[in-house]
Amino acid sequence: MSMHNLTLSDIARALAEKTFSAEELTRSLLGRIQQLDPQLNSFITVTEAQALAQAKAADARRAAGETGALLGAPIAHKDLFCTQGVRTSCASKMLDNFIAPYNATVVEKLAAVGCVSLGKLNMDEFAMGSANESSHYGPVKNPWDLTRVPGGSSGGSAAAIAARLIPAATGSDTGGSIRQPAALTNLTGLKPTYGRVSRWGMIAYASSLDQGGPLARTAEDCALLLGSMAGFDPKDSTSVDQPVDDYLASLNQPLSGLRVGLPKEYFGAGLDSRIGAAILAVVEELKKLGATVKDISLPNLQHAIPAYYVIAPAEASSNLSRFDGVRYGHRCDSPVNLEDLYKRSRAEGFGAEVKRRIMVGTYALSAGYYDAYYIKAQKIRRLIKNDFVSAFNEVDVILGPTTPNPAWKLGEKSSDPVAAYLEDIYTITANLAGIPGLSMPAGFVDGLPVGVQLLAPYFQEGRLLNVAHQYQQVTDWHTQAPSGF
Ligand SMILES: NC(=O)C[C@H](N)C(=O)O
Repeated sequence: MSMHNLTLSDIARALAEKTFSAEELTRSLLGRIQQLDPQLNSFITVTEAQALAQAKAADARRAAGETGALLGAPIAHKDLFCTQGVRTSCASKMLDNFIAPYNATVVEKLAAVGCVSLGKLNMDEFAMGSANESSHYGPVKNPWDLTRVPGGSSGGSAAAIAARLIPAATGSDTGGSIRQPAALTNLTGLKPTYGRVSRWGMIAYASSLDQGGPLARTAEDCALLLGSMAGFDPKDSTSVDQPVDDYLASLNQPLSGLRVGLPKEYFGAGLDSRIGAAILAVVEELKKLGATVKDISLPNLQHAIPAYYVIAPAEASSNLSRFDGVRYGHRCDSPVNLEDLYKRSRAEGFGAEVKRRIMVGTYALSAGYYDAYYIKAQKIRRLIKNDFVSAFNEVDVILGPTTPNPAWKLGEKSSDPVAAYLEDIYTITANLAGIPGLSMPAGFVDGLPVGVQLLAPYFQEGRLLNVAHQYQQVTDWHTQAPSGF
């Protein structure tokens, strides 16, 4: 099997057995990126020299007797993780000239275990979007059909892995940004419990919802990566001081007796019936593995999108106020006074979707509207959390579709933002409640990937990875590659 088709776990074995070196692997993938990425636009920045230096260092560490599974493993980072000395743009003109002076904790942790970063991945501007069309650097194409979107906002991460340019990557998920692109490109992606992975150095969008996590082709690879990304970080006051589970160790537990909940609201109007059928086929497979199935209800699902699209823009309007043309970021030419500097720098630096959300958020937080919108949305958030808490009294995992539709055509929803927001219907509740969620491949509809989502109680990432891994032992959807890549 050629190097680019190997999973992270295969690579770990091959590096340990000295089948090839980290440097050989890095050179081969850099060549593939150069050759194939012009079709996809998944990378914003390729850090060739740095990658080769990291690969050589990993080879030297291995030669000196070190054995870590990720020593020499190639990855890339979504371009909202700060990388010291390397542009960190958040796919915005605003930060096109921003060279981060430090590494995000996630970047630091993965570098410490020997991961080789090949560069920075395209995304929706400031992570706002579900199609990766709002990037200042242009849209990302879906390797399964180059006329379609890869999902967003971690669309570059998803496209690069699906096209076998890299075996795994980091992403972030505020309302579905890891799980939805994973679903649309046939990958496995995990949004951890809020607070499981440090947000330090991850450029903030909506701070009470944002969470970093892994995207890869298999649950096993997500387990490998999450094990090194997760953990308490004193630099992030929302990171939780709780030991990190051994995710690899939990993969092989049998599923006998696992109680799977199917929320009736996840199978209602708006769901493509072919996706619904694929999801029910997953349920049958899990039953064969010993799971029992129970119908459940998450009655407040219908309120999730309105609540999210108040809370997320409100937090964004506050977080993005720092980009003013003074402290860092884009600055307009020849300002006549300070107000002109702020206005034009922000008007020129932000794209349309980001401006829309800043305006929505500022409105929602303004005097007189705060109680009507923001407080009400927070109350809905609590109800959604309570729905999950009571559901998890009866079941171990909740299962449903990740998205209501497969990947849509580039441009199809760009003039109708609400149509794109509706694609997040099944994913955003996990962010509002803070629980972990995973999407994995569940088949195809007209040649386009379908994702199944699994949700679990707080800090049960190991359970999600266990269920996904067991499913991937008896199915081969996750091994399918798009033609041409
Ligand atoms: N950032 C995310 O998780 C994506 C979500 N579609 C949003 O635009 O907010």
